[in-house]
Amino acid sequence: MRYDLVVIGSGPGGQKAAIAASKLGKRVAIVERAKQLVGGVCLHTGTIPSKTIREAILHLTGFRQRGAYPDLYRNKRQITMDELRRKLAQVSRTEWEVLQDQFDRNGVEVHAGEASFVDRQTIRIGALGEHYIIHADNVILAPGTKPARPKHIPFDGVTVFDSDEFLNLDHIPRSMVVVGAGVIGIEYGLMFATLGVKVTLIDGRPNLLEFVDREIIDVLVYHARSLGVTLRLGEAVENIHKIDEGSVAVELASGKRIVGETVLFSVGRQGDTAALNVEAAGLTADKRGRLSCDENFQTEVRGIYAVGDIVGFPALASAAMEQGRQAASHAFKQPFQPCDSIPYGLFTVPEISTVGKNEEELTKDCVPYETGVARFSEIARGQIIGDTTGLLKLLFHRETLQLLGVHCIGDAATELVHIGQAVMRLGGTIEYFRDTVFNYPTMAECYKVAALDGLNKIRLAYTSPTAPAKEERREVEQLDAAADAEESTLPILTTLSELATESPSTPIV
Ligand SMILES: Cc1cc2nc3c(=O)[nH]c(=O)nc-3n(C[C@H](O)[C@H](O)[C@H](O)COP(=O)(O)OP(=O)(O)OC[C@H]3O[C@@H](n4cnc5c(N)ncnc54)[C@H](O)[C@@H]3O)c2cc1C
Ligand SMILES: NC(=O)c1ccc[n+]([C@@H]2O[C@H](COP(=O)([O-])OP(=O)(O)OC[C@H]3O[C@@H](n4cnc5c(N)ncnc54)[C@H](O)[C@@H]3O)[C@@H](O)[C@H]2O)c1
Repeated sequence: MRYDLVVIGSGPGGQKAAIAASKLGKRVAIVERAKQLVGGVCLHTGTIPSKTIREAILHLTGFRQRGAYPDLYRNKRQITMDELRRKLAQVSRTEWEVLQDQFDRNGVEVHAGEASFVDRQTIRIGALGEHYIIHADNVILAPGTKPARPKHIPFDGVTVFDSDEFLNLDHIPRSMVVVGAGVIGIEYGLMFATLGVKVTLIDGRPNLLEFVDREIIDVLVYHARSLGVTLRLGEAVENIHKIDEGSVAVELASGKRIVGETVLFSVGRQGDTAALNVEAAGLTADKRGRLSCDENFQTEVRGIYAVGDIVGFPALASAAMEQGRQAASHAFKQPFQPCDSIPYGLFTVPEISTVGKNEEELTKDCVPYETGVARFSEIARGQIIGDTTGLLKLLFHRETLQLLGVHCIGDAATELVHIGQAVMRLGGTIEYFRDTVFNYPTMAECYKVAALDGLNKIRLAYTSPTAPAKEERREVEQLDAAADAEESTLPILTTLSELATESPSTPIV
Protein backbone atom coordinates (compact mmCIF):
# COMPACT_ATOMS: atom_id res chain seq x y z
CA MET A 1 0.00 0.00 0.00
CA ARG A 2 1.53 3.26 -1.11
CA TYR A 3 -0.06 6.64 -0.26
CA ASP A 4 0.66 10.22 -1.25
CA LEU A 5 0.05 11.06 2.40
CA VAL A 6 -0.15 9.06 5.62
CA VAL A 7 -1.50 10.93 8.64
CA ILE A 8 -0.81 9.52 12.10
CA GLY A 9 -3.44 10.48 14.67
CA SER A 10 -7.08 11.35 14.00
CA GLY A 11 -7.53 14.34 16.35
CA PRO A 12 -8.38 17.76 14.87
CA GLY A 13 -4.90 18.22 13.32
CA GLY A 14 -4.87 14.84 11.59
CA GLN A 15 -8.50 15.07 10.44
CA LYS A 16 -8.13 18.35 8.62
CA ALA A 17 -4.78 17.39 7.11
CA ALA A 18 -6.25 14.17 5.69
CA ILE A 19 -9.38 15.83 4.25
CA ALA A 20 -7.40 18.74 2.78
CA ALA A 21 -5.07 16.34 0.95
CA SER A 22 -7.92 14.15 -0.30
CA LYS A 23 -9.66 17.25 -1.71
CA LEU A 24 -6.54 17.73 -3.83
CA GLY A 25 -7.10 14.26 -5.30
CA LYS A 26 -4.35 12.59 -3.29
CA ARG A 27 -4.39 9.03 -1.96
CA VAL A 28 -4.59 9.45 1.79
CA ALA A 29 -4.51 7.12 4.81
CA ILE A 30 -5.08 8.04 8.44
CA VAL A 31 -3.85 5.75 11.23
CA GLU A 32 -5.52 5.72 14.65
CA ARG A 33 -4.77 3.36 17.49
CA ALA A 34 -7.55 4.30 19.92
CA LYS A 35 -10.23 1.67 20.48
CA GLN A 36 -13.05 4.12 19.93
CA LEU A 37 -11.22 5.04 16.70
CA VAL A 38 -11.27 8.45 15.07
CA GLY A 39 -11.58 11.73 16.98
CA GLY A 40 -8.52 11.98 19.22
CA VAL A 41 -8.22 13.54 22.65
CA CYS A 42 -10.42 16.34 21.35
CA LEU A 43 -13.47 14.14 20.79
CA HIS A 44 -13.02 11.40 23.38
CA THR A 45 -11.38 12.81 26.52
CA GLY A 46 -10.66 16.54 26.13
CA THR A 47 -12.45 19.38 24.37
CA ILE A 48 -15.83 17.89 23.49
CA PRO A 49 -16.42 15.95 26.74
CA SER A 50 -15.33 18.84 28.97
CA LYS A 51 -17.42 21.41 27.10
CA THR A 52 -20.48 19.16 26.97
CA ILE A 53 -20.26 18.49 30.71
CA ARG A 54 -19.77 22.22 31.36
CA GLU A 55 -22.93 23.00 29.41
CA ALA A 56 -24.83 20.34 31.38
CA ILE A 57 -23.59 21.85 34.66
CA LEU A 58 -24.58 25.38 33.68
CA HIS A 59 -27.98 24.15 32.55
CA LEU A 60 -28.83 21.83 35.44
CA THR A 61 -27.65 24.26 38.11
CA GLY A 62 -29.46 27.16 36.41
CA PHE A 63 -26.19 29.06 36.66
CA ARG A 64 -26.85 31.36 33.71
CA GLN A 65 -30.15 32.47 35.18
CA ARG A 66 -29.00 33.03 38.71
CA GLY A 67 -28.19 36.70 38.15
CA ALA A 68 -31.59 37.32 36.56
CA TYR A 69 -33.69 35.14 38.91
CA PRO A 70 -31.68 34.73 42.12
CA ASP A 71 -34.61 33.20 43.99
CA LEU A 72 -35.00 30.44 41.40
CA TYR A 73 -31.28 29.70 41.17
CA ARG A 74 -30.74 25.96 40.67
CA ASN A 75 -32.95 24.04 38.27
CA LYS A 76 -32.26 20.74 39.95
CA ARG A 77 -31.26 19.98 43.54
CA GLN A 78 -29.54 16.60 43.18
CA ILE A 79 -27.30 16.23 40.16
CA THR A 80 -25.44 13.00 39.37
CA MET A 81 -22.44 12.29 37.16
CA ASP A 82 -24.64 10.07 34.99
CA GLU A 83 -26.96 13.00 34.34
CA LEU A 84 -23.99 15.20 33.45
CA ARG A 85 -22.75 12.52 31.05
CA ARG A 86 -26.13 11.82 29.45
CA LYS A 87 -25.80 14.40 26.66
CA LEU A 88 -22.13 13.54 26.19
CA ALA A 89 -22.84 10.07 24.81
CA GLN A 90 -25.10 11.54 22.14
CA VAL A 91 -22.76 14.43 21.22
CA SER A 92 -19.71 12.14 20.97
CA ARG A 93 -21.57 9.56 18.90
CA THR A 94 -22.85 12.16 16.44
CA GLU A 95 -19.48 13.89 16.11
CA TRP A 96 -17.83 10.52 15.58
CA GLU A 97 -20.33 9.60 12.84
CA VAL A 98 -19.86 12.96 11.12
CA LEU A 99 -16.10 12.41 11.08
CA GLN A 100 -16.28 8.83 9.88
CA ASP A 101 -18.67 9.93 7.15
CA GLN A 102 -16.31 12.70 6.04
CA PHE A 103 -13.48 10.22 5.72
CA ASP A 104 -15.64 7.80 3.75
CA ARG A 105 -16.99 10.46 1.40
CA ASN A 106 -13.53 11.82 0.72
CA GLY A 107 -11.92 8.42 0.24
CA VAL A 108 -9.60 8.71 3.27
CA GLU A 109 -8.62 5.16 4.27
CA VAL A 110 -8.72 4.62 8.02
CA HIS A 111 -6.21 2.12 9.45
CA ALA A 112 -6.85 0.90 12.99
CA GLY A 113 -3.69 0.27 14.97
CA GLU A 114 -0.59 1.86 16.42
CA ALA A 115 1.78 3.37 13.86
CA SER A 116 5.57 3.40 14.10
CA PHE A 117 8.31 4.29 11.65
CA VAL A 118 10.41 1.62 10.02
CA ASP A 119 12.16 4.28 7.99
CA ARG A 120 11.34 7.75 6.68
CA GLN A 121 8.69 6.50 4.22
CA THR A 122 7.75 3.14 5.70
CA ILE A 123 5.23 2.78 8.53
CA ARG A 124 4.36 -0.29 10.52
CA ILE A 125 0.79 -0.63 11.77
CA GLY A 126 0.14 -2.87 14.77
CA ALA A 127 2.40 -4.67 17.19
CA LEU A 128 5.46 -6.56 15.93
CA GLY A 129 4.43 -9.98 14.67
CA GLU A 130 0.83 -8.90 14.00
CA HIS A 131 1.65 -5.93 11.88
CA TYR A 132 1.46 -4.82 8.28
CA ILE A 133 3.39 -2.16 6.41
CA ILE A 134 2.28 0.89 4.46
CA HIS A 135 4.40 3.34 2.46
CA ALA A 136 4.07 7.11 2.28
CA ASP A 137 5.55 9.85 0.10
CA ASN A 138 4.59 12.34 2.82
CA VAL A 139 3.76 11.89 6.49
CA ILE A 140 1.87 14.24 8.81
CA LEU A 141 2.33 13.43 12.49
CA ALA A 142 -0.59 14.43 14.70
CA PRO A 143 -0.26 12.09 17.69
CA GLY A 144 -1.24 14.69 20.29
CA THR A 145 -0.40 14.50 23.98
CA LYS A 146 -1.01 12.51 27.15
CA PRO A 147 -1.37 13.86 30.69
CA ALA A 148 1.86 14.04 32.66
CA ARG A 149 1.75 11.22 35.27
CA PRO A 150 4.73 11.42 37.64
CA LYS A 151 5.56 8.03 39.16
CA HIS A 152 5.18 9.18 42.78
CA ILE A 153 1.55 10.28 42.36
CA PRO A 154 -0.88 7.48 43.38
CA PHE A 155 -3.23 7.67 40.36
CA ASP A 156 -6.03 5.14 40.71
CA GLY A 157 -8.86 6.58 38.61
CA VAL A 158 -11.09 6.44 41.70
CA THR A 159 -9.84 9.19 44.01
CA VAL A 160 -6.70 10.49 42.22
CA PHE A 161 -7.27 11.30 38.55
CA ASP A 162 -5.41 12.67 35.54
CA SER A 163 -7.34 14.92 33.17
CA ASP A 164 -8.07 12.19 30.60
CA GLU A 165 -9.86 10.00 33.14
CA PHE A 166 -11.43 12.67 35.32
CA LEU A 167 -14.88 12.54 33.73
CA ASN A 168 -15.13 8.84 34.64
CA LEU A 169 -15.88 9.97 38.23
CA ASP A 170 -18.66 7.74 39.56
CA HIS A 171 -20.18 10.43 41.76
CA ILE A 172 -19.87 14.16 42.39
CA PRO A 173 -17.46 14.51 45.32
CA ARG A 174 -18.04 16.87 48.22
CA SER A 175 -14.53 18.27 47.94
CA MET A 176 -11.84 18.31 45.31
CA VAL A 177 -8.19 19.34 45.23
CA VAL A 178 -6.84 20.42 41.83
CA VAL A 179 -3.06 20.27 41.47
CA GLY A 180 -2.01 22.48 38.54
CA ALA A 181 -4.20 25.50 37.93
CA GLY A 182 -3.50 25.68 34.20
CA VAL A 183 -6.29 25.78 31.64
CA ILE A 184 -7.52 22.26 32.39
CA GLY A 185 -7.32 22.60 36.18
CA ILE A 186 -9.17 25.92 36.24
CA GLU A 187 -11.85 24.81 33.80
CA TYR A 188 -12.64 21.64 35.74
CA GLY A 189 -12.16 23.33 39.13
CA LEU A 190 -14.70 26.06 38.36
CA MET A 191 -17.16 23.67 36.75
CA PHE A 192 -17.26 21.53 39.87
CA ALA A 193 -17.34 24.56 42.18
CA THR A 194 -20.48 25.60 40.27
CA LEU A 195 -21.99 22.25 41.33
CA GLY A 196 -21.30 23.17 44.95
CA VAL A 197 -18.13 21.10 45.33
CA LYS A 198 -15.57 22.63 47.72
CA VAL A 199 -12.59 23.17 45.42
CA THR A 200 -8.96 24.02 46.26
CA LEU A 201 -6.76 25.06 43.32
CA ILE A 202 -3.00 24.68 43.82
CA ASP A 203 -0.35 25.98 41.45
CA GLY A 204 3.41 26.41 41.65
CA ARG A 205 3.24 29.79 39.90
CA PRO A 206 2.31 32.92 41.84
CA ASN A 207 -0.15 34.12 39.16
CA LEU A 208 -2.97 32.38 37.35
CA LEU A 209 -2.86 31.94 33.55
CA GLU A 210 -0.05 34.35 32.86
CA PHE A 211 -0.92 34.73 29.15
CA VAL A 212 -4.29 36.31 29.99
CA ASP A 213 -4.90 40.04 30.65
CA ARG A 214 -4.62 40.76 34.40
CA GLU A 215 -7.89 42.72 34.64
CA ILE A 216 -9.72 39.71 33.19
CA ILE A 217 -8.00 37.41 35.68
CA ASP A 218 -9.05 39.71 38.53
CA VAL A 219 -12.68 39.20 37.51
CA LEU A 220 -12.13 35.45 37.24
CA VAL A 221 -10.62 35.31 40.72
CA TYR A 222 -13.57 37.29 42.08
CA HIS A 223 -15.92 34.68 40.60
CA ALA A 224 -13.82 31.75 41.77
CA ARG A 225 -13.86 33.07 45.32
CA SER A 226 -17.58 33.71 45.20
CA LEU A 227 -18.04 30.06 44.19
CA GLY A 228 -16.11 29.16 47.33
CA VAL A 229 -12.85 28.18 45.60
CA THR A 230 -9.67 28.38 47.70
CA LEU A 231 -6.58 29.44 45.75
CA ARG A 232 -3.15 28.24 46.85
CA LEU A 233 -0.74 29.89 44.43
CA GLY A 234 3.07 29.82 44.56
CA GLU A 235 2.86 26.49 46.42
CA ALA A 236 4.85 23.37 45.57
CA VAL A 237 3.20 19.97 46.01
CA GLU A 238 5.51 17.54 47.82
CA ASN A 239 3.40 14.50 48.17
CA ILE A 240 -0.08 13.06 47.66
CA HIS A 241 -1.34 10.08 49.66
CA LYS A 242 -4.62 8.42 50.43
CA ILE A 243 -5.88 8.67 54.00
CA ASP A 244 -8.76 6.22 53.55
CA GLU A 245 -11.28 5.24 50.86
CA GLY A 246 -12.93 8.65 50.83
CA SER A 247 -10.09 11.11 51.38
CA VAL A 248 -6.73 12.07 49.98
CA ALA A 249 -4.14 14.41 51.49
CA VAL A 250 -2.02 16.78 49.42
CA GLU A 251 1.11 17.88 51.30
CA LEU A 252 2.64 21.21 50.30
CA ALA A 253 6.28 22.25 50.71
CA SER A 254 5.05 25.16 52.87
CA GLY A 255 3.81 22.61 55.43
CA LYS A 256 0.11 22.92 54.52
CA ARG A 257 -1.93 19.77 54.25
CA ILE A 258 -5.04 19.90 52.07
CA VAL A 259 -7.52 17.07 52.33
CA GLY A 260 -10.14 16.33 49.70
CA GLU A 261 -12.38 13.51 48.58
CA THR A 262 -10.91 13.67 45.07
CA VAL A 263 -7.68 14.93 43.51
CA LEU A 264 -7.34 16.07 39.90
CA PHE A 265 -3.68 16.15 38.92
CA SER A 266 -3.35 18.43 35.87
CA VAL A 267 0.16 19.83 35.67
CA GLY A 268 0.51 19.75 31.89
CA ARG A 269 0.69 17.25 29.04
CA GLN A 270 3.47 15.43 27.20
CA GLY A 271 3.88 14.64 23.51
CA ASP A 272 2.66 11.16 22.62
CA THR A 273 5.70 10.18 20.55
CA ALA A 274 6.98 7.21 22.57
CA ALA A 275 5.44 4.54 20.32
CA LEU A 276 6.27 6.23 17.02
CA ASN A 277 9.97 5.31 16.82
CA VAL A 278 10.62 8.74 15.32
CA GLU A 279 14.38 8.08 15.38
CA ALA A 280 13.94 5.62 12.50
CA ALA A 281 12.68 8.56 10.44
CA GLY A 282 15.61 10.78 11.47
CA LEU A 283 13.67 12.79 14.08
CA THR A 284 14.27 13.41 17.77
CA ALA A 285 11.57 14.35 20.27
CA ASP A 286 12.44 16.77 23.10
CA LYS A 287 12.28 15.74 26.75
CA ARG A 288 8.55 16.50 26.84
CA GLY A 289 7.99 14.23 23.83
CA ARG A 290 7.39 17.13 21.47
CA LEU A 291 8.63 17.63 17.90
CA SER A 292 9.95 20.82 16.36
CA CYS A 293 8.98 22.16 12.96
CA ASP A 294 9.29 25.24 10.73
CA GLU A 295 6.61 27.82 9.90
CA ASN A 296 4.99 25.35 7.47
CA PHE A 297 4.95 22.62 10.13
CA GLN A 298 7.61 20.65 8.26
CA THR A 299 10.07 18.89 10.58
CA GLU A 300 13.79 18.82 9.89
CA VAL A 301 13.11 15.81 7.63
CA ARG A 302 11.68 16.82 4.27
CA GLY A 303 8.21 15.37 3.66
CA ILE A 304 7.50 14.75 7.35
CA TYR A 305 5.27 17.27 9.08
CA ALA A 306 4.13 17.64 12.70
CA VAL A 307 0.89 19.41 13.70
CA GLY A 308 -1.32 19.93 16.72
CA ASP A 309 -0.38 19.53 20.36
CA ILE A 310 2.77 17.61 19.47
CA VAL A 311 4.40 20.91 18.42
CA GLY A 312 3.42 22.73 21.64
CA PHE A 313 1.82 26.18 22.04
CA PRO A 314 -1.02 27.07 21.62
CA ALA A 315 -2.17 23.41 21.96
CA LEU A 316 -5.74 24.14 20.89
CA ALA A 317 -8.10 22.09 18.77
CA SER A 318 -8.80 25.19 16.68
CA ALA A 319 -5.09 25.76 15.98
CA ALA A 320 -4.45 22.05 15.33
CA MET A 321 -7.07 22.03 12.53
CA GLU A 322 -5.48 25.00 10.83
CA GLN A 323 -1.99 23.55 11.18
CA GLY A 324 -3.20 20.30 9.60
CA ARG A 325 -4.57 22.16 6.58
CA GLN A 326 -1.42 24.23 6.30
CA ALA A 327 0.88 21.19 6.41
CA ALA A 328 -1.16 19.37 3.75
CA SER A 329 -1.18 22.48 1.55
CA HIS A 330 2.58 22.81 1.86
CA ALA A 331 3.20 19.12 1.14
CA PHE A 332 1.25 19.41 -2.12
CA LYS A 333 2.49 22.88 -3.06
CA GLN A 334 -0.78 24.72 -2.56
CA PRO A 335 -0.85 28.36 -1.44
CA PHE A 336 -1.95 28.88 2.17
CA GLN A 337 -2.63 32.05 4.14
CA PRO A 338 -1.97 31.33 7.83
CA CYS A 339 -4.09 33.07 10.46
CA ASP A 340 -2.05 35.64 12.37
CA SER A 341 -4.50 36.10 15.23
CA ILE A 342 -5.68 32.89 16.85
CA PRO A 343 -8.17 33.50 19.63
CA TYR A 344 -7.94 31.76 22.97
CA GLY A 345 -11.21 30.56 24.50
CA LEU A 346 -11.17 29.48 28.12
CA PHE A 347 -14.34 27.72 29.19
CA THR A 348 -14.03 28.74 32.79
CA VAL A 349 -17.09 29.92 34.75
CA PRO A 350 -17.56 32.60 33.51
CA GLU A 351 -15.86 32.06 30.18
CA ILE A 352 -12.91 34.10 28.91
CA SER A 353 -11.73 34.88 25.43
CA THR A 354 -8.85 36.86 24.11
CA VAL A 355 -7.28 37.69 20.77
CA GLY A 356 -4.32 39.88 19.82
CA LYS A 357 -1.97 41.63 22.21
CA ASN A 358 -2.54 42.17 25.90
CA GLU A 359 -1.55 45.23 27.95
CA GLU A 360 1.59 43.59 29.32
CA GLU A 361 2.87 42.83 25.80
CA LEU A 362 2.07 46.30 24.45
CA THR A 363 3.73 47.94 27.45
CA LYS A 364 6.84 45.79 27.04
CA ASP A 365 7.02 46.74 23.33
CA CYS A 366 6.48 50.46 24.16
CA VAL A 367 3.45 50.66 21.86
CA PRO A 368 1.36 53.81 22.56
CA TYR A 369 -2.03 52.25 23.26
CA GLU A 370 -5.27 53.10 25.00
CA THR A 371 -8.06 50.92 26.37
CA GLY A 372 -11.81 51.09 25.90
CA VAL A 373 -13.91 49.10 28.34
CA ALA A 374 -17.56 48.06 28.37
CA ARG A 375 -18.96 46.49 31.50
CA PHE A 376 -21.83 44.08 31.02
CA SER A 377 -23.65 45.90 33.83
CA GLU A 378 -24.06 48.95 31.57
CA ILE A 379 -25.32 46.92 28.61
CA ALA A 380 -29.06 46.30 28.43
CA ARG A 381 -28.52 42.71 27.32
CA GLY A 382 -26.19 42.13 30.29
CA GLN A 383 -29.00 43.17 32.64
CA ILE A 384 -31.54 41.00 30.83
CA ILE A 385 -29.43 37.85 31.01
CA GLY A 386 -28.28 38.67 34.52
CA ASP A 387 -24.54 38.84 33.78
CA THR A 388 -23.48 42.11 35.37
CA THR A 389 -19.86 41.31 36.16
CA GLY A 390 -18.53 40.55 32.68
CA LEU A 391 -16.47 43.01 30.68
CA LEU A 392 -15.08 43.60 27.22
CA LYS A 393 -11.81 45.46 26.85
CA LEU A 394 -10.46 46.77 23.56
CA LEU A 395 -6.82 47.75 23.18
CA PHE A 396 -6.05 50.11 20.34
CA HIS A 397 -3.18 52.21 19.02
CA ARG A 398 -3.44 55.71 20.47
CA GLU A 399 -2.45 57.42 17.22
CA THR A 400 -3.73 55.21 14.41
CA LEU A 401 -6.70 53.86 16.44
CA GLN A 402 -5.95 50.41 15.02
CA LEU A 403 -7.45 47.57 17.04
CA LEU A 404 -4.64 45.61 18.71
CA GLY A 405 -6.36 43.28 21.16
CA VAL A 406 -9.73 42.13 22.46
CA HIS A 407 -10.17 40.68 25.94
CA CYS A 408 -13.46 39.51 27.30
CA ILE A 409 -14.89 37.70 30.31
CA GLY A 410 -18.54 36.81 30.79
CA ASP A 411 -21.36 34.93 29.17
CA ALA A 412 -20.67 34.08 25.51
CA ALA A 413 -17.21 35.70 25.61
CA THR A 414 -15.86 32.91 23.38
CA GLU A 415 -18.36 33.91 20.67
CA LEU A 416 -18.25 37.67 21.21
CA VAL A 417 -14.50 37.85 20.63
CA HIS A 418 -14.87 36.93 16.97
CA ILE A 419 -16.38 40.34 16.08
CA GLY A 420 -13.19 42.00 17.26
CA GLN A 421 -11.06 39.33 15.63
CA ALA A 422 -12.65 40.05 12.24
CA VAL A 423 -12.01 43.78 12.54
CA MET A 424 -8.45 43.16 13.72
CA ARG A 425 -7.63 40.75 10.89
CA LEU A 426 -8.94 43.27 8.37
CA GLY A 427 -6.67 45.93 9.87
CA GLY A 428 -9.62 47.97 11.16
CA THR A 429 -9.71 50.74 13.74
CA ILE A 430 -12.05 51.12 16.70
CA GLU A 431 -13.89 53.76 14.68
CA TYR A 432 -15.55 50.80 12.99
CA PHE A 433 -17.46 50.07 16.20
CA ARG A 434 -18.32 53.73 16.73
CA ASP A 435 -19.73 53.97 13.21
CA THR A 436 -21.56 50.65 13.01
CA VAL A 437 -25.00 49.89 14.36
CA PHE A 438 -25.52 46.55 16.08
CA ASN A 439 -28.75 44.79 16.92
CA TYR A 440 -30.16 45.95 20.22
CA PRO A 441 -30.30 44.70 22.90
CA THR A 442 -27.35 42.37 22.24
CA MET A 443 -23.95 41.80 23.79
CA ALA A 444 -22.39 43.17 20.58
CA GLU A 445 -23.27 46.60 21.95
CA CYS A 446 -20.23 46.13 24.20
CA TYR A 447 -18.04 46.90 21.20
CA LYS A 448 -19.70 50.24 20.64
CA VAL A 449 -19.62 51.19 24.32
CA ALA A 450 -15.98 50.15 24.63
CA ALA A 451 -14.98 52.04 21.49
CA LEU A 452 -16.72 55.22 22.66
CA ASP A 453 -15.08 54.83 26.06
CA GLY A 454 -11.66 54.50 24.42
CA LEU A 455 -12.17 57.47 22.11
CA ASN A 456 -13.38 59.58 25.03
CA LYS A 457 -10.26 58.73 26.99
CA ILE A 458 -8.05 59.94 24.17
CA ARG A 459 -10.04 63.16 23.84
CA LEU A 460 -9.88 63.71 27.58
CA ALA A 461 -6.15 63.09 27.74
CA TYR A 462 -5.62 65.52 24.89
CA THR A 463 -7.60 68.36 26.48
CA SER A 464 -6.50 67.73 30.08
CA PRO A 465 -4.37 70.50 31.61
CA THR A 466 -1.32 68.25 31.67
CA ALA A 467 -1.54 67.37 28.00
CA PRO A 468 -0.68 70.04 25.37
CA ALA A 469 0.72 73.35 26.56
CA LYS A 470 -1.59 76.37 26.89
CA GLU A 471 -0.30 77.98 23.69
CA GLU A 472 -0.80 74.77 21.73
CA ARG A 473 -4.33 74.44 23.13
CA ARG A 474 -5.25 77.92 22.00
CA GLU A 475 -4.07 77.05 18.48
CA VAL A 476 -6.10 73.86 18.51
CA GLU A 477 -9.15 75.73 19.78
CA GLN A 478 -8.82 78.27 16.96
CA LEU A 479 -8.53 75.48 14.42
CA ASP A 480 -11.54 73.74 15.97
CA ALA A 481 -13.57 76.96 15.83
CA ALA A 482 -12.71 77.42 12.15
CA ALA A 483 -13.65 73.80 11.43
CA ASP A 484 -16.91 74.23 13.38
CA ALA A 485 -17.83 77.28 11.32
CA GLU A 486 -17.15 75.35 8.15
CA GLU A 487 -19.21 72.40 9.27
CA SER A 488 -22.12 74.40 10.64
CA THR A 489 -24.13 73.51 7.55
CA LEU A 490 -23.75 69.78 8.26
CA PRO A 491 -26.10 68.04 10.72
CA ILE A 492 -24.52 67.38 14.10
CA LEU A 493 -25.07 63.85 15.38
CA THR A 494 -25.25 63.78 19.10
CA THR A 495 -27.11 60.67 20.11
CA LEU A 496 -26.74 56.97 19.33
CA SER A 497 -30.18 56.87 17.76
CA GLU A 498 -29.24 59.70 15.41
CA LEU A 499 -26.05 57.86 14.60
CA ALA A 500 -28.12 54.76 13.92
CA THR A 501 -30.16 56.38 11.19
CA GLU A 502 -26.99 57.67 9.51
CA SER A 503 -25.15 54.34 9.62
CA PRO A 504 -24.58 52.66 6.27
CA SER A 505 -24.96 49.16 7.69
CA THR A 506 -27.89 48.95 10.07
CA PRO A 507 -28.67 45.23 10.54
CA ILE A 508 -32.23 44.01 9.96
CA VAL A 509 -33.57 41.36 12.31
C1 LIG B 1 -9.59 18.52 29.14
C2 LIG B 1 -9.23 19.24 27.86
C3 LIG B 1 -10.03 20.27 27.41
C4 LIG B 1 -9.70 20.94 26.24
N1 LIG B 1 -10.50 21.97 25.81
C5 LIG B 1 -10.22 22.62 24.68
C6 LIG B 1 -11.06 23.65 24.19
O1 LIG B 1 -12.08 23.97 24.81
N2 LIG B 1 -10.75 24.26 23.04
C7 LIG B 1 -9.65 23.91 22.31
O2 LIG B 1 -9.42 24.50 21.23
N3 LIG B 1 -8.81 22.94 22.73
C8 LIG B 1 -9.08 22.29 23.90
N4 LIG B 1 -8.25 21.30 24.35
C9 LIG B 1 -7.08 20.98 23.57
C10 LIG B 1 -7.43 20.06 22.36
O3 LIG B 1 -8.12 18.91 22.78
C11 LIG B 1 -6.16 19.68 21.65
O4 LIG B 1 -5.48 20.86 21.28
C12 LIG B 1 -6.43 18.86 20.40
O5 LIG B 1 -7.12 17.68 20.70
C13 LIG B 1 -5.10 18.49 19.75
O6 LIG B 1 -5.34 17.85 18.57
P1 LIG B 1 -4.26 16.91 17.88
O7 LIG B 1 -4.66 16.82 16.46
O8 LIG B 1 -2.90 17.38 18.19
O9 LIG B 1 -4.44 15.46 18.49
P2 LIG B 1 -5.28 14.73 19.62
O10 LIG B 1 -6.68 15.24 19.70
O11 LIG B 1 -4.46 14.73 20.85
O12 LIG B 1 -5.35 13.25 19.02
C14 LIG B 1 -4.21 12.50 18.73
C15 LIG B 1 -4.62 11.11 18.29
O13 LIG B 1 -3.46 10.44 17.81
C16 LIG B 1 -3.53 9.08 18.19
N5 LIG B 1 -2.18 8.52 18.18
C17 LIG B 1 -1.11 8.91 18.92
N6 LIG B 1 -0.04 8.17 18.62
C18 LIG B 1 -0.42 7.28 17.69
C19 LIG B 1 0.24 6.25 16.99
N7 LIG B 1 1.52 5.97 17.20
N8 LIG B 1 -0.46 5.52 16.09
C20 LIG B 1 -1.77 5.76 15.87
N9 LIG B 1 -2.45 6.74 16.49
C21 LIG B 1 -1.78 7.49 17.39
C22 LIG B 1 -4.14 9.13 19.56
O14 LIG B 1 -4.74 7.88 19.91
C23 LIG B 1 -5.17 10.25 19.41
O15 LIG B 1 -6.43 9.71 19.02
C24 LIG B 1 -8.56 20.59 25.51
C25 LIG B 1 -7.75 19.53 25.96
C26 LIG B 1 -8.08 18.86 27.12
C27 LIG B 1 -7.21 17.71 27.57
N1 LIG C 1 -10.25 26.00 26.59
C1 LIG C 1 -9.16 25.55 26.03
O1 LIG C 1 -8.78 26.01 24.99
C2 LIG C 1 -8.38 24.46 26.68
C3 LIG C 1 -8.92 23.78 27.75
C4 LIG C 1 -8.16 22.81 28.36
C5 LIG C 1 -6.91 22.51 27.87
N2 LIG C 1 -6.41 23.15 26.82
C6 LIG C 1 -5.03 22.87 26.35
O2 LIG C 1 -4.47 21.78 27.05
C7 LIG C 1 -3.13 22.10 27.42
C8 LIG C 1 -2.76 21.41 28.71
O3 LIG C 1 -3.45 22.01 29.81
P1 LIG C 1 -2.92 21.85 31.31
O4 LIG C 1 -3.82 22.64 32.17
O5 LIG C 1 -2.69 20.42 31.64
O6 LIG C 1 -1.48 22.44 31.23
P2 LIG C 1 -0.90 23.90 31.50
O7 LIG C 1 0.50 23.85 31.07
O8 LIG C 1 -1.82 24.91 30.92
O9 LIG C 1 -0.98 24.06 33.07
C9 LIG C 1 -0.26 23.32 33.96
C10 LIG C 1 -0.20 24.11 35.27
O10 LIG C 1 0.31 23.28 36.26
C11 LIG C 1 1.23 24.01 37.05
N3 LIG C 1 2.15 23.06 37.65
C12 LIG C 1 3.11 22.33 37.04
N4 LIG C 1 3.72 21.52 37.92
C13 LIG C 1 3.15 21.75 39.14
C14 LIG C 1 3.32 21.20 40.46
N5 LIG C 1 4.20 20.24 40.71
N6 LIG C 1 2.56 21.69 41.46
C15 LIG C 1 1.64 22.64 41.23
N7 LIG C 1 1.43 23.18 40.01
C16 LIG C 1 2.16 22.74 38.97
C17 LIG C 1 1.86 24.99 36.10
O11 LIG C 1 2.35 26.11 36.79
C18 LIG C 1 0.70 25.34 35.19
O12 LIG C 1 0.01 26.46 35.65
C19 LIG C 1 -3.07 23.60 27.51
O13 LIG C 1 -1.83 24.07 27.03
C20 LIG C 1 -4.22 24.10 26.68
O14 LIG C 1 -3.80 24.70 25.50
C21 LIG C 1 -7.11 24.15 26.23
